[in-house]
Amino acid sequence: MQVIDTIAGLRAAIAAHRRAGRTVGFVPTMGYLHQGHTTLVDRARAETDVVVTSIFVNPLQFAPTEDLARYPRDLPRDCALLEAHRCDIVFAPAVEEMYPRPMETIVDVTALSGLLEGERRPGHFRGVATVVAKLFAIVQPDRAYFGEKDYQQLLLIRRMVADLSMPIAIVGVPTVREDDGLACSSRNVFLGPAERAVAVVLSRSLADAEAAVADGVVDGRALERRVRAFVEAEPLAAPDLIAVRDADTLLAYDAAEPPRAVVVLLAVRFGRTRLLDQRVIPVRPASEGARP
Ligand SMILES: Nc1ncnc2c1ncn2[C@@H]1O[C@H](COP(=O)(O)OP(=O)(O)OP(=O)(O)O)[C@@H](O)[C@H]1O
Ligand SMILES: CC(C)(CO)[C@@H](O)C(=O)[O-]
Ligand code: BAL
Repeated sequence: MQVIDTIAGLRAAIAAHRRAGRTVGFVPTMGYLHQGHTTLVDRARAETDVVVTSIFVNPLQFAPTEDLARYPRDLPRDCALLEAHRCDIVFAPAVEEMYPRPMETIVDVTALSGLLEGERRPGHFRGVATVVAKLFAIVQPDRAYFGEKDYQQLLLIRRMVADLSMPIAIVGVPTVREDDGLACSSRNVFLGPAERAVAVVLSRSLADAEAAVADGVVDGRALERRVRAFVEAEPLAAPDLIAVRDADTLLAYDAAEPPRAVVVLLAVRFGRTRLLDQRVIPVRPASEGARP
């Protein structure tokens, strides 16, 4: 496995593989890797000839008040894990290599950037779209792998690639979870023991929403109220975002004409740690009726 920290070095390494006719799979990350990330790498390993993983904590996507300085980092540990998962190339540039001067060129997926998580983290998705577009220009992968856990991010990247005609297949990978159902996240390391014990409320509230949909509840506001009550029953959980939307557009929908599937999106604070989770729930056509 090669570990490369310059754009020129990475381009040279990938060019050699391209000349040999190999396909390239790309997994962008911010490091401090866990089983969610390695599942993306395994998928890329299975589907492409050369696997490139980037590790870059992108300052552009953090607001000044957010946890950039505190974001966990451990490159040697990440490299050992990636080697074990047969990654071929790790790209771990310094901030100065990626942004040698202030960026004048910004990618903004306008409507999707401003909704939901984008409303709560102003500028966040502009930072994500800009760095991912830059990484795509550097790596030029055939396929790129993203987790469904960051659901709005996944839709935004799909839209960016479609709008800008980037010849890259975007692969969404289901959320990988700990044994109790908590979604794997680099930020889980910040949870104290009591917070860690109760964080399972996220996945349980999603299971409860799924059961409600199966029982015929499709109204987005009713589902939101139900999920909120479930989460708020846990005193250590402070919801920041609870939304039930059309899974394809992220827009609110009319319960009389429900979409093909809804998505429940959660961002919940446990102390200083803000965790995301989500679930896409298919909606049965109204003609099938509710369960007796
Ligand atoms: N539990 C998971 N299952 C599947 N994919 C995941 C999971 N967690 C993160 N990913 C994906 O890994 C990629 C890199 O994510 P990132 O490095 O931000 O990790 P993270 O654990 O989401 O960190 P944090 O949640 O603390 O921001 C993204 O595409 C993300 O959706
Ligand atoms: C896609 C990404 C690597 C861009 O910095 C980041 O937002 C992430 O880790 O999800
Ligand atoms: N996984 C999303 C990256 C962030 O929280 O900035």
